[in-house]
Amino acid sequence: MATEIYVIAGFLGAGKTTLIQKLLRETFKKEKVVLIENDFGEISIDAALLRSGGIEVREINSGCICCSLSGDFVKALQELLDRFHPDKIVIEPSGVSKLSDIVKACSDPRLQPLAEVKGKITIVDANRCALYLDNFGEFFEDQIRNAGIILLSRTGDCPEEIKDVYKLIRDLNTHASILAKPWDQINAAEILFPQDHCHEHTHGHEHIHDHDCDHSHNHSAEDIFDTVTIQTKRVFSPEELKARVAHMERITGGTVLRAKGILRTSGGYVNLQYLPGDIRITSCTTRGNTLCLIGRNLDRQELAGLFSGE
Ligand SMILES: Nc1nc2c(ncn2[C@@H]2O[C@H](COP(=O)(O)OP(=O)(O)OP(=O)(O)O)[C@@H](O)[C@H]2O)c(=O)[nH]1
Repeated sequence: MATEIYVIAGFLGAGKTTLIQKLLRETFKKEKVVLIENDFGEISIDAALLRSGGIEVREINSGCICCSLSGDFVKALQELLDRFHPDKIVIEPSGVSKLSDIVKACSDPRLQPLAEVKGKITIVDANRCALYLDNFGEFFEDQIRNAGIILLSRTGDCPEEIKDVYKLIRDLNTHASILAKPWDQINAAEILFPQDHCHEHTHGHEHIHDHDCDHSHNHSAEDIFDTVTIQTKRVFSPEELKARVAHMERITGGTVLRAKGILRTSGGYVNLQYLPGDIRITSCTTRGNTLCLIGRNLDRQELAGLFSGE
């Protein structure tokens, strides 16, 4: 039987890793799964966190999956299939990838007898959908247009705006199932196989819209977004770390759109997750000393000074 490929797309911080953890817990727990992580930093924070759950994780950390590997992506997938014979391959592209590129690469005829794209799921942060469409439409629209299933996240933060978000999505994609239920009230199987769109899953790989992968988009992603990876020996108190992250919002050099890291504090290791206006610092068992940031016009030195300096 062909290995099923599930692509979990979504803009920065939408909830891709959170959904993958839910899929692994609830639906794929008895299956042999290989996860392909295409994180934006030099070091994949998501891979480190997911690997600690005992899953086989492959990392691709330099730019967009299909461009960084270009022709080799198919080869890499073939090797994975040969080596692990997985039941499922789950791909988490970086938040600034285009879903059409990933699906196109995965639908290469050479892979067809071995593997097949079964799910194209895009997570849309309901709270930030309009903002991201306005500012980063080139990437975000592609993720919405090419999805078979669209799952809203953070619906609890803006319940009265869900109708508007639904309309924004429908204007771009008339065929996808749109799921707006809170995630704790929905089983992962319902997300992968929504009742009303079984057909979509069977033939999900046929709906590829948009452009060819001509490598120009990879450069444009890198032109538009900066990534900064900071490795620090500093051991902050949790309060001080939070204060520095808050200060990050006020620095003069550019805008941080997403930050995440595993850092050591005086209270133990923590998982730091940041989106504008939303800082979360939780203790974690995975060790690390790295913070990855993505944004616009970032000043590396200023940021490194903030997290490494006194
Ligand atoms: N309130 C709320 N928080 C969420 C939801 N989904 C994810 N989060 C939180 O948002 C942060 C980012 O979630 P991730 O799952 O890492 O998002 P991602 O899409 O993998 O992020 P990238 O690193 O940009 O690829 C984490 O702190 C999550 O706990 C949601 O539905 N509601």
